Amino acid sequence: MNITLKNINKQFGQFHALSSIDLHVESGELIALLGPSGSGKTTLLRIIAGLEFANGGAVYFGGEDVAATPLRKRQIGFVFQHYALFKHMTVRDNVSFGLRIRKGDARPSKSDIRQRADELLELVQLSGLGDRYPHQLSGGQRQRVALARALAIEPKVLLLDEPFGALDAKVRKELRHWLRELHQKTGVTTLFVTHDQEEALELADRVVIMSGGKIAQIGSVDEVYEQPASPMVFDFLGSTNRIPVERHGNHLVIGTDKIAIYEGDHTGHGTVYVRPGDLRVASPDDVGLDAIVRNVQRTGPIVRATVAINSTGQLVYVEMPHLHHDVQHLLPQQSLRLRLMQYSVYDAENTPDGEDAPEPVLIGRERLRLA
Ligand SMILES: Nc1ncnc2c1ncn2[C@@H]1O[C@H](COP(=O)(O)OP(=O)(O)OP(=O)(O)O)[C@@H](O)[C@H]1O
Repeated sequence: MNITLKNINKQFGQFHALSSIDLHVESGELIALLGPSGSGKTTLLRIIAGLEFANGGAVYFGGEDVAATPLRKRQIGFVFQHYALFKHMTVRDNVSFGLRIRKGDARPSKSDIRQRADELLELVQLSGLGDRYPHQLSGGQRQRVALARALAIEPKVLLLDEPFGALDAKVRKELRHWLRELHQKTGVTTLFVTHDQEEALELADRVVIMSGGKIAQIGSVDEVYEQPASPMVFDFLGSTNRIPVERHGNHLVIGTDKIAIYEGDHTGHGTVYVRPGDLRVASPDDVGLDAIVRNVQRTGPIVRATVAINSTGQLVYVEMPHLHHDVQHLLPQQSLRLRLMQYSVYDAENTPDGEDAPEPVLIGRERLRLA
């Protein structure tokens, strides 16, 4: 079932929790709503579910306005971060709850209900645990039961609000892979809320990045990562170096040093946004950023270094795979020139942090081909 949101607005008193939200989710898509705390993710999910009403706009399921459709008729499966299972019911009874409370002809027979619950337990890889009680399961297993329970009613839409938020990092990672596979098997249109960018990028077909009650960007994982629509999105998707520069013709300059050549001929202040992993050691005749290595950290497969720009002293973070041939240059006190392999340039020297401050304008974006 596809979902369309048109111009959704939501106010709590004077506070605009959501402003002009437009979104179309294709049938069978897995969408992540990603954004900082308070950006409106949960409110949007609750409006789609029918647990909350918008002050304006419309929600369509399969092209039909659902304003008048009560919650129980929307056929939605939910899983929340702390969606407690019924403690006094076995796992199997928890899973089949939604079927057992159906009335009259809509309720399957007892044996069908049991069979369906056991099939779902198999699907979430918990076969054989149907007779246990929730307190006899791990946190990860409980969330899988919650998912099985949500799927029992054969939902047309699955809404997950930080489903793995309360679990430790390793279990989260395992459940992520598992959820992706589960989605491939069931094909249910799914929206999940997370503030964990890695989770969103790893799981979703498309990512909706929210900020201050608005959609900052919608795109495939590659699009939002490679072409962030704004500095906010840039910052939100991983750490970023912001380096103040001057723009002279098609050169980016710090003091008298040319650090990069880009397509454009603007003049003025600017800020280069470059991710730590998009810096490489340049050869002496390349244009680049002259710096000295301050410290180096090896953390498994990644080598992280902090370097100081020669002309300004600004600290810049660099990351490389540990087997990369450039890693040999990352030694404390080593002078080097760094090549900006991929970066964006914005017009303002400093990014204003105030909510109503204008967003800096993108001037250019470069991606150098690896030799
Ligand atoms: N019932 C309510 N009454 C008043 N304000 C509310 C209510 N529900 C949410 N808000 C406010 O609306 C904003 C958006 O909240 P929401 O829970 O949607 O954010 P979120 O992006 O899901 O955040 P988090 O990641 O922290 O869960 C917040 O500033 C919140 O304080």
